[in-house]
Amino acid sequence: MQGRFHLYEGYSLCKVTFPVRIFKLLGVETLIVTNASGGLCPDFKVGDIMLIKDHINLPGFAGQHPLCGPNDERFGIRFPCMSDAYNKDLRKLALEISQELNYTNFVREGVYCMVSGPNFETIAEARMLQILGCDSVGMSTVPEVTVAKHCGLRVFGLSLITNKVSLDYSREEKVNHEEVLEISKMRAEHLQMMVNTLIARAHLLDEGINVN
Ligand SMILES: O=P(O)(O)O[C@H]1O[C@H](CO)[C@@H](O)[C@H]1O
Ligand code: HPA
Repeated sequence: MQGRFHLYEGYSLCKVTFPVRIFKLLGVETLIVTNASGGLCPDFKVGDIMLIKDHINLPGFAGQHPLCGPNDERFGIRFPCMSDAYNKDLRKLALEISQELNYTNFVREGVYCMVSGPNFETIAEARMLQILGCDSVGMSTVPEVTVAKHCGLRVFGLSLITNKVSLDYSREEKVNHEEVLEISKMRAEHLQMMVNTLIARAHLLDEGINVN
């Protein structure tokens, strides 16, 4: 996909995730998601690439969930398991690839949290998310991943840390979308290289071939 639909743009989560079901019907087996997010983990730097290990579906907690409503059994079961949302083998492979590409000083792993946006977080909200165990925060991705898991797709995700989230009332810097776009451009080639290499190698996992 070139870009995506967001909840904050006014689309329902059913519409936001519709492309994922189209992928499923087209025979797609693996969904690779990328996004931009704000870093909450104190160890993260702007420009880091975070392999998404897990997520927190904050809108889902409040009933904004793409699978609410009658379950469409053609795609998946009523109560899908999400404890293995981000495929372990693909994450391991991505870590190996980041070592080979010499990217280790800016590749991390962490938990992504979705908020609805469109405003960036208040300091109290950011502190709460950090206490909840979130390493980064953004306004997308989780609905698509949830629907992908529901219909049995394998998922891999990368989140680019485009800014540090303000956690301190004395911090002068203000988060803004221009910074998000600028950092995304700066890291675009690295991200492309990681995704291209992963795609080239991922089929070896399916064939049970040792990729080392
Ligand atoms: O669409 P993604 O990559 O998640 O981008 C993130 O960056 C935008 C805010 O700057 C929001 O859309 C947020 O979700
Ligand atoms: N907060 C929420 N969404 C974001 C951020 C952020 O700091 N940066 C990029 N997307």
